[in-house]
Amino acid sequence: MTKIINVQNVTKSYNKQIILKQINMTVKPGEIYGLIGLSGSGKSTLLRCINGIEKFDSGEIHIENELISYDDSIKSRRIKKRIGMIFQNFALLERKTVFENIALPLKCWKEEKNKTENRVKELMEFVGISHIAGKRPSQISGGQKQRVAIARALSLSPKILLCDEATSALDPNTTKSILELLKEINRKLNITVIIVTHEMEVIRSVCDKMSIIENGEIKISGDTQEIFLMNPEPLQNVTGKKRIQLSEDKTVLKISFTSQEDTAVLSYMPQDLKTGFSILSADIDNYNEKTTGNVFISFKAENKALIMNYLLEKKIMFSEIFDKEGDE
Ligand SMILES: Nc1ncnc2c1ncn2[C@@H]1O[C@H](COP(=O)(O)OP(=O)(O)OP(=O)(O)O)[C@@H](O)[C@H]1O
Repeated sequence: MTKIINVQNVTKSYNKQIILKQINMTVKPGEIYGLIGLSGSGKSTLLRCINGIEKFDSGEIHIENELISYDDSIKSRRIKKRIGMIFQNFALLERKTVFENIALPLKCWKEEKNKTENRVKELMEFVGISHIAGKRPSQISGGQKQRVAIARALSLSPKILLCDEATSALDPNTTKSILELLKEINRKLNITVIIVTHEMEVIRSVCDKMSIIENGEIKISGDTQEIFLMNPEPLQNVTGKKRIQLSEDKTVLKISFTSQEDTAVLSYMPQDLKTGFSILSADIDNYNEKTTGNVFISFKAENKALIMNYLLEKKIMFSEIFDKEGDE
């Protein structure tokens, strides 16, 4: 199976307003896939369509090669069972304990009491919340609440986990720990993860592939690292980083690094060439544990050949640009 989720030409409107326009999106098994877009762009609506809880006007969605539908037939429930979902507001029941919240889906599916108990214990241990089994949601932290929600979403052993702004209500450190947990779920349990967010760093740090959605349309899809390196217009629209003009007697290069060693070349260059340059902006990051990023440098146009030859010789990726990406 090459696609675990296959969204084909999905269009959806609310009250005659088109919310999703001809959406095409495919996710391979085992991927962590990011869907990013500004508020109101249609991310949550698309997730709900994939989850089978929202009807759409036209198009098709296949989960593991099976067409999803909205009836309550056994087949449709079976497909939906393969998908777990977590939300920004955790959606836990206050009158139930942590243990009972996690057990809910198993109860709905009429799982035996013994099996339910074992499964809940196993999940609580996996997500690190065994010590709060008897507490109610109001007695635990935001990060712990999301762990409860994750355990509940995993209770029926889904193949796919949909995360709708799952870290948006959390502080940066808690966000990091929840993202680590999602990675672990992906690797250890072989669950395909879709992350919907408006937070760039979430996508950059964990997603292999991504799509950018703008006003209900997918503007670009592909490898996360490549998209961030290219910084295409749809990404600029989300990040707010726009292009600005530069003076004509200067040459500007966008130097793309794909390893830590690459970055050292820039520091030796002025000494080796006996010529200087200015750094206009630098954006070095750890994408999925790899050091990558772009540095924009500017120098006198007369040194162009010298500097370009040097970078070629050192096998550093670069491109000449005529306007620069930066904060407006
Ligand atoms: N039940 C509904 N009835 C009418 N309009 C809706 C409904 N749900 C969503 N919309 C509209 O659809 C558009 C897309 O909403 P959606 O929640 O999918 O966007 P989003 O990208 O997830 O935004 P956010 O990040 O703010 O949650 C918005 O204009 C929203 O007002």
